[in-house]
Amino acid sequence: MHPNSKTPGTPVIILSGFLGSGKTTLLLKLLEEAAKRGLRPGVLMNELGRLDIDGDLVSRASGMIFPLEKLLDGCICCTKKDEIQGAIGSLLRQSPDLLLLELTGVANPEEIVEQLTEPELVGRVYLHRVITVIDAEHALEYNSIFASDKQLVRTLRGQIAAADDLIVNKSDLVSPSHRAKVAEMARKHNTAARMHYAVSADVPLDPFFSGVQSVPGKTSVPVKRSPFRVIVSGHAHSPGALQGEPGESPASFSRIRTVVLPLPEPLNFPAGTLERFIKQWGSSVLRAKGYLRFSRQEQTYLLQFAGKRFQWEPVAYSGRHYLVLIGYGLEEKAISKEWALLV
Ligand SMILES: Nc1nc2c(ncn2[C@@H]2O[C@H](COP(=O)(O)OP(=O)(O)OP(=O)(O)O)[C@@H](O)[C@H]2O)c(=O)[nH]1
Repeated sequence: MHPNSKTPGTPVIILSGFLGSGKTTLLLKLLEEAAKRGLRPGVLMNELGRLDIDGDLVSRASGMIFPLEKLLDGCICCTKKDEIQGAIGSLLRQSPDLLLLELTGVANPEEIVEQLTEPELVGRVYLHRVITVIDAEHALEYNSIFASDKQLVRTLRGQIAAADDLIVNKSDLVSPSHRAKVAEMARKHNTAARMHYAVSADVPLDPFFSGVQSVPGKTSVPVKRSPFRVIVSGHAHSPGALQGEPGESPASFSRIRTVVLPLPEPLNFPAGTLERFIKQWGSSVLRAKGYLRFSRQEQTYLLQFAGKRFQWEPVAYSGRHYLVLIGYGLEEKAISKEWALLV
């Protein structure tokens, strides 16, 4: 995985890991560290669904200028090649010192690595690092929940196997013995990666920047947020592609689905009702994110539901309000119907 130091091109760091494991949390830390080092990264984010929550988060939280491309509604490995190459090409035209690619939670990094070696990109970029973030609280449970879904199991394993660095994140939520079991599971699939234990993806960042240098002749310390470009992929996984048999061509999605729920503004029920609504679908909902406002409140909240935990954060956000559920075998129709009754 490591480049030869003489390899030309822009270094690429891939951030991988299952839904809600802490990839965006790590991305924000890498952006801060890059700024401290006077480096200007280009960022490509890929999200499931047509809504761009993590992108908003990153632009807002980092408050920096950097080239940012977002590919929505799909998984980067399955998004049309020309879109990926177009997005990376557009980032490269802005002469970044490095590229940070955050994959969706259900992407297999190997597939994007293949894209980097396509004729359009080979020689212009090189793979510097694959970092996989593991949710220490749920990784073992996911392995058993998804045991019958070979593609998803392959994806989870692929994420671990492809990593140069494995971050066992959310260590605050598990006992040391549980954490050790997670590390043991990860080691079975990857004996070579550096293993880090972390809370909020807080790991020493020095090694990730080793050998990454500023492109000469460019002054670029980021200060304020930049305009960015969002690409919504026209590609969707067909049901057939989701049910492929082992050995079939790449399909990292498996039965993972997204449901976008329309939000009246503001919501006329309390946060607890919304939490109960999400919980009623049990373990089929793996992740939920949204920007919401409740009646009689001016404040907009960012809702994050990951690993069965809710986190509400008041945010200064004036964009569209929305809620996305991401899950495994989601009953999309039933959810939409119940939601319509509630709102
Ligand atoms: N308790 C705890 N929460 C964490 C930790 N790291 C991240 N989180 C929270 O977990 C949630 C998901 O974190 P993200 O960084 O958005 O995860 P992600 O992998 O980018 O999520 P997706 O893009 O949906 O796949 C957020 O609410 C984070 O604040 C951690 O170490 N401990």
